[in-house]
Amino acid sequence: MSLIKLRGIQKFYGEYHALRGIDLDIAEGEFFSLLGPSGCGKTTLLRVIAGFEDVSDGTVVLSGTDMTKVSPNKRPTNMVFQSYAIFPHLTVAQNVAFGLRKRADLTAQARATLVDEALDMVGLGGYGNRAANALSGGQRQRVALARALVLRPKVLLLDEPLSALDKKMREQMQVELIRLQRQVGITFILVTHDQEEALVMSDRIAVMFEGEVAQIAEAEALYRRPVSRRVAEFIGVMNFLPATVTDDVVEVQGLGKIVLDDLQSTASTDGTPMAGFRPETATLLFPGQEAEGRVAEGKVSEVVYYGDMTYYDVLLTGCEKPVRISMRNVFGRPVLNIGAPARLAWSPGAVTLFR
Ligand SMILES: Nc1ncnc2c1ncn2[C@@H]1O[C@H](COP(=O)(O)OP(=O)(O)OP(=O)(O)O)[C@@H](O)[C@H]1O
Repeated sequence: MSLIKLRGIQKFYGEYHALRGIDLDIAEGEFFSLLGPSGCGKTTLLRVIAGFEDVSDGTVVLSGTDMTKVSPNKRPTNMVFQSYAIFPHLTVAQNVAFGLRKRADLTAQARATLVDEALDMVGLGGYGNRAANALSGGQRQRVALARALVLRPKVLLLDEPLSALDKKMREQMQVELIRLQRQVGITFILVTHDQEEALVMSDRIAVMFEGEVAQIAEAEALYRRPVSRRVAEFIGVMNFLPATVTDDVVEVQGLGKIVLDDLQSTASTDGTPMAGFRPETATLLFPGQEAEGRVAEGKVSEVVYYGDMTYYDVLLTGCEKPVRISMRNVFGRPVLNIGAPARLAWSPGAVTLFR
């Protein structure tokens, strides 16, 4: 049984149609992400699940009970916000205990135990007596998490919880959040506009555009088999080359003819047919290197060095726009420079036809 079942969710803000018929099932214990560009309705959908936002139409079923009209504090959900709204004048423990304010039934001892347990969960055991304003950004975010977890909600709703942290700290917290989620077994729903964050953390991801869900899939399926050009472009990098389909043959600009059946998959998009491939599915051949399979020729037009890997933009013969190839950097291997002739080894199986 789904823990969360959304059916036909519509949300209007006046004339503005923010959510346009969302159906979603989220299982117990799942780490689920809502991913999409700014303004696509992710936060609105999260607030609908939490009950902070009324729906214009549709139903919200939590644990088998229709909760569409139930107020937030009577739902089995708890929310962690983007701005980690902790109280700077209170201690860490007092901040976490704030999450228990509605539990008048608890003794002081029980309260203290729950707070300690929540702090242990987020790696802040022993920090209870510290002043909240003496913490780093990452530590504050953990306090906010502990405060949400102390009530042991069935569902934890996270609205861009890591967006205020620097890159290193964000990556560290991502790993910690995954571990924490596995440990406590609570269903997590994460809102993010960061595709890498969604890929790293989630069991499943819903990609949203303009109030609609475009695709729901596990990270790898989303990356390998995007249902549309828009999803493909939003998740990582994909090269697109104009294509012409005649019977069972596809003529791809720069790559040549491919038998339709050899393409990895086909996916829908509006407008003209395009062949797409990811930067890591093709290999730039170094001078003298033999290739297995098919080779396309062109010229290096840009080189972007990232330490462990390099992006090469290659203008294939007969093309107007370059394609991007990523190469893992191996110590001692020469680097191709801008303007150098380029040979590209590629495989039809890695090409997706969008039409
Ligand atoms: N209270 C409101 N009144 C009117 N319009 C709103 C309200 N809340 C949100 N919207 C509009 O609904 C759309 C979706 O907003 P929402 O916050 O859900 O987007 P989002 O995908 O979470 O974006 P972001 O990543 O920027 O937070 C936006 O165009 C926003 O301007």
